[in-house]
Amino acid sequence: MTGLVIRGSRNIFTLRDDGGGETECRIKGKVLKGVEGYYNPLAPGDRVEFEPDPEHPGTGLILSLLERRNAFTRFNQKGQSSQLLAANVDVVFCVTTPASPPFRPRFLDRALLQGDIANIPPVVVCNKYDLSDNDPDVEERLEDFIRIGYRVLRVSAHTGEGLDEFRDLAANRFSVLVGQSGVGKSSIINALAPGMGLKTGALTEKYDRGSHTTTMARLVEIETPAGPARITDTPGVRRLVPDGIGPGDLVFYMREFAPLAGRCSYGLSCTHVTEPGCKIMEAVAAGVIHEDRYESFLRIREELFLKESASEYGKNP
Ligand SMILES: Nc1nc2c(ncn2[C@@H]2O[C@H](COP(=O)(O)OP(=O)(O)OP(=O)(O)O)[C@@H](O)[C@H]2O)c(=O)[nH]1
Ligand SMILES: [Zn+2]
Repeated sequence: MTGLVIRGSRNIFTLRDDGGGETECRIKGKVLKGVEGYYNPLAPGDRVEFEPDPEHPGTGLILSLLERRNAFTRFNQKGQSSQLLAANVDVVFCVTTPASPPFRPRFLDRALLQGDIANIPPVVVCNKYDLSDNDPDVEERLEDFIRIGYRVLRVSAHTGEGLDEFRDLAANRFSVLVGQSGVGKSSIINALAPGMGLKTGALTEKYDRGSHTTTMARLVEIETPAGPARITDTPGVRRLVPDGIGPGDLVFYMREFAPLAGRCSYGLSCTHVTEPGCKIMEAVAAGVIHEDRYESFLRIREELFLKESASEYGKNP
């Protein structure tokens, strides 16, 4: 039998089969081939093969992972490994707010980057837009995200503004919502669901903040006029440490930086901080790269350097 992972911790997963039934499963033999090294072996969106567990009637055993097209991950610092948030994703909704909690463009920089690293189109969702008051600082950054090639949705789970556009993007796709705690990820799903024959009860029960909360993403299916939207809601993350690239790769994954990579006088060895003839610094001065994005770039690169040296230290203690 095959099933779709709709939620899971590090070792117990809920699968939905083609008939719509749900089965709680463990991994047969404890280790799943092909996913070694991840903090958690499976995430919502994964498809697996499973069989009934003869020892625990009503539950199942996962035998293998069907090919995973892509994965939205983050670097789990505690586990020093890649943590899967969702698999087989078509679009990443990077959720932020103009206020309450405060606008966090640096979080967006990181979430957008991770989408681009995983080759999953990321979209900015500015929720609670009813609270925006056309804040010029927020508008300036939202417009800059548009300028460098991202789609930006201004929505409100409370007033319904922008939700049609969101629904259209989510229909017939697998998507994932990422954002800091309290930006309204669950509220967006709840706002889309009423009257559509959807179970949303599970969404109002808040995630357990205890031990395994970080892996408790869950996939919900919402009927829309255009077709079903399969959306994975993830628990709020405080920080996103980019996963899957080293410090030297960063310049290739930030959209407006990438065309300048290698074009500085010092080529790829340029640190873009002090060197004459640095195309990145010239672009910042010319307003082609926003100062805040440059600041994000420097911080993320520093973090990636630290991560790299930590992992080298780990290999040769
Ligand atoms: N004014 C306003 N408040 C909103 C909106 N969307 C959500 N909220 C409120 O923001 C608070 C947090 O919303 P949640 O949906 O729980 O946020 P979340 O991102 O799922 O939070 P975590 O589950 O902790 O990651 C709730 O009190 C919501 O009522 C909105 O569009 N406008
Ligand atoms: Zn440079």
